[in-house]
Amino acid sequence: MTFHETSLRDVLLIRPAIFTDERGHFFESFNAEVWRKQGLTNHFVQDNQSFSKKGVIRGLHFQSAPYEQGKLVRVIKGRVLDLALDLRPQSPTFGQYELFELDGESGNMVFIPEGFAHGFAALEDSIFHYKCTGQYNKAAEGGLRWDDPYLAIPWNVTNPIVSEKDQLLPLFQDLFKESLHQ
Ligand SMILES: Cc1cn([C@H]2C[C@H](O)[C@@H](COP(=O)(O)OP(=O)(O)O[C@H]3O[C@H](C)C(=O)[C@H](O)[C@H]3O)O2)c(=O)[nH]c1=O
Repeated sequence: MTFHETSLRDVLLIRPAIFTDERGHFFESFNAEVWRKQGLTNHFVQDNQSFSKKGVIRGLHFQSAPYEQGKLVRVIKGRVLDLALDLRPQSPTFGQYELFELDGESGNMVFIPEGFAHGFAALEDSIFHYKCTGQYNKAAEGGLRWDDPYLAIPWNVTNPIVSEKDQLLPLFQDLFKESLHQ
């Protein structure tokens, strides 16, 4: 697997080495020794999996300190538009996001460290899997609106299916007004 920097500080695009033969294909989706050799010391403590029908948008979610979660995200089957948004006021890419098209065929993954909001849109019916560096903590859950006009995220989804909970999330400028006016 190879690790690639992105437009966001500390967010990595990871491309697995895929071994294909007459039966199909195989790839390692995570290897602690490979990560250690890359200088990455993240420790994953929880794996999550969700299925989303085409048109579903989940997010933008994060857990507040001290329960932040880094996430190693990938698509097992299907295709999604995945988003990482930098919420670290001291980061040079604070307030910036990047979109990654992830699919089951390429096995491409994105590592999103603690301090980011995460969300995705299912471009097809999709099974989504992610490893987390922190445990789920409902009381620490936070989020931002998927359709925030300030962010103007080009989700490329008509008639999105969004949970009631996500429809009620705050806007970026309401949550980070102090950091934006520094
Ligand atoms: C996240 C989570 C949820 N749950 C329970 C709580 C609810 O009863 C049910 C569905 O939860 P929710 O609607 O928050 O699921 P998503 O909308 O997919 O949330 C996730 O979506 C975005 C894309 C993320 O990056 C986060 O990891 C996570 O917030 O699963 C658990 O039991 N453990 C968990 O770790």
